[in-house]
Amino acid sequence: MIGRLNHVAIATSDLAKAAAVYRDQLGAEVSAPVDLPEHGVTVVFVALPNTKIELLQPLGEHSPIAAFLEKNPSGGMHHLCYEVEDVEAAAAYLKSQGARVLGEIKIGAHGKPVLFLHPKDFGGVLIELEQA
Ligand SMILES: CC[C@@H](C(=O)O)C(=O)SCCNC(=O)CCNC(=O)[C@H](O)C(C)(C)COP(=O)(O)OP(=O)(O)OC[C@H]1O[C@@H](n2cnc3c(N)ncnc32)[C@H](O)[C@@H]1OP(=O)(O)O
Ligand SMILES: [Co+2]
Repeated sequence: MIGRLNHVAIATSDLAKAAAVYRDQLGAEVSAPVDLPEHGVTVVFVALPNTKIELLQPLGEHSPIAAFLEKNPSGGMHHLCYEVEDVEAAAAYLKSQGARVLGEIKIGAHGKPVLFLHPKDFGGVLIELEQA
């Protein structure tokens, strides 16, 4: 069901510093920050030849990454995003298999439907599925 690795997301409490590391030390192409209030994050994209890195900083009082950063104050890898042909069909199938789909399907950072799967059902890794 899953296809390409769309992005690897890294949570940070200092987005400017994380973006500078990727731009100035690692020599990557780094976007300007974008606020996504419906996701509770501000995001910077790092373009790599074969995938993207998504740098995430909490936005607002109820950010879904706030608790993660409390437990990991230095930041760290937050989720992997795989592409699927049909997010709704993927959600229905995974629910039928007993996996926990978190919340509702939303429009993600790339303007396409996304959903999240509970890390405890996937080897301790939070998974995002994005419609290809
Ligand atoms: C930029 C837009 C969009 C895109 O298009 O790319 C995004 O990527 S938005 C990214 C942010 N949005 C989300 O993460 C939405 C889905 N996430 C959630 O619903 C929650 O973060 C969560 C996964 C349910 C975790 O909730 P939280 O409040 O942090 O903690 P819990 O206590 O409920 O956690 C339970 C359990 O899971 C462990 N955990 C939490 N986050 C992660 C993680 N990222 N990776 C691995 N494990 C994680 C947490 O430590 C708890 O474990 P125990 O301590 O063992 O109980
Ligand atoms: Co993401």
